[in-house]
Amino acid sequence: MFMELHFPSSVIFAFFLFLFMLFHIFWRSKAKHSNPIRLPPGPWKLPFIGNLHQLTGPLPHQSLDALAKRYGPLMHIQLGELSNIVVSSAEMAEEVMKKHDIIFANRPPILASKILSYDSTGITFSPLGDYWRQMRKFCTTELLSTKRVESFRSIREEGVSSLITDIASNEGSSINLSEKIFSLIYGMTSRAAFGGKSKDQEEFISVMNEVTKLVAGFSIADLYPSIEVLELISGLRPKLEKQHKVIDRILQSIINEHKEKMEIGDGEGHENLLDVLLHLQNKTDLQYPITVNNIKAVILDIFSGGSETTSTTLEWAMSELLRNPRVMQEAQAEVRRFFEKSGHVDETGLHELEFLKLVIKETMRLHPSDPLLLPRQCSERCEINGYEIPVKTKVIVNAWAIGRDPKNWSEAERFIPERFLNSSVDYKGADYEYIPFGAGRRICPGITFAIANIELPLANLLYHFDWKLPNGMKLEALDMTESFGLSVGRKNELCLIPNLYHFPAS
Ligand code: HEM
Repeated sequence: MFMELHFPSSVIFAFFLFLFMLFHIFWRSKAKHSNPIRLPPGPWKLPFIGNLHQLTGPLPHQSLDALAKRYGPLMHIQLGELSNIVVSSAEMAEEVMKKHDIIFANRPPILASKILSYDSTGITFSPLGDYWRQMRKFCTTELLSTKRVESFRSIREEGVSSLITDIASNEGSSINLSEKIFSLIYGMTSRAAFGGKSKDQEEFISVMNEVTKLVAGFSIADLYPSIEVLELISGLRPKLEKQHKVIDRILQSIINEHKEKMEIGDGEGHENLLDVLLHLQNKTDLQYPITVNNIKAVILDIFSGGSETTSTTLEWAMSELLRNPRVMQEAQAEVRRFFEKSGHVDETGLHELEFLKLVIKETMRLHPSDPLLLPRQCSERCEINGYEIPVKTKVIVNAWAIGRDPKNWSEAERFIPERFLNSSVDYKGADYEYIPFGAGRRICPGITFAIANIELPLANLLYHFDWKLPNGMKLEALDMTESFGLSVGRKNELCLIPNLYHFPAS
């Protein structure tokens, strides 16, 4: 989770920075002489800001990759007050996420998660410890298990079917596919989380959209945690608090409604995630009792962790297919053969679509939606490759760079799904050259949920339509520029012309 920097523009702030800079130069030169440690190599650091100036470009994962090519796959950089190591090779990722996993399985504190996630009590940002273990276990066994994901099948089928009807009604004219994909994924996530549709849910989705924009970046306050006043003068704290109030009100209203239904026995059983969580709350043998706020934090994790990541992956898959007509043709041929044989365009037997799976894998190699994974923090001093990693060092794993490393991938920049054919390399955290979902204790618990939400829509988009670029645009002209945010999506939305495919008469 990297960031655009939100700098306040006031004169007071500039003055304040200057004073702090002087203090910092003095403090660092003292610290340097009194305690020399062998940090991994890295670029030269400026006083006060460290290497921030080297990351001000729009795509930090690419800037970090360029630096790592000069300084190596284990690199030290200073961002404001924070000492960071940047991991840019499969070998170093294995050191951090396997050999020393327990030491690096913490998350650094972040203002946004503290305020929005009820003092970081969701799963994503809660510190490594028994509370996180308990909540993570519920997440993997109750909320996001294969069985639970299967139970959401009708939600996916209904969502996809109305998407297809909607697109078909615009046949022949240019549609904003990005927008449609985002609303499909948000809609399906919302129904899985809360059950049927409601006004509250619509409001919740629109606020979550706002929040995503607000937290898409590092805040200056997180980079200088010792200067607490930055939270206020940067404006971030007040903005987050305002959003938090809105989210809390909506979630409370949804929870009240669910509780009322459960009391009168009108619940939908354990069909939606909120009901599952409310039932878990009643368990008597919990090491940590679950509060209503904990439930809200977990629901927020599911939205923030699962929606944009999934929709950007789907959006990139369509973009790459468009640019690679040979691959598009093969994927469409497989999907069409399959659906025509089975006679129904739903999830039955969808796992048999081997080529589609390769397409999704290859998309996530080139476009991991969290290119820098989520930040980790070192919880005790440790040594890697003869270098010392001090306690509290932040760890940035550049999954984007690793997935394009020519040492592991031939023709690394090209979209070639067949590279995964007859290969055991998978995204489940055992192959460190391919880690779009992370690895180790903190690996994404939502893999099954995500893949289900990608496969069915993608298969349907390929089955029902042939796609063209608008205004006679050539395929090579399709802009693939990335935009850094909570997830790395397309800078420009994907607009395409759908043409309905008709079943050949038998
Ligand atoms: C294509 C879709 C997705 C991608 C690429 C993705 C990627 C990731 C990554 C890279 C991490 C950090 C792993 C690490 O630190 O090693 C993560 C964590 C997480 N993801 Fe996902 N994710 C996706 C979908 C989902 C979905 C659908 C959900 C839930 C419905 C979800 C929930 C979470 C949670 C709760 C965590 C935090 C785990 C922890 O800290 O213990 N993700 N995800």
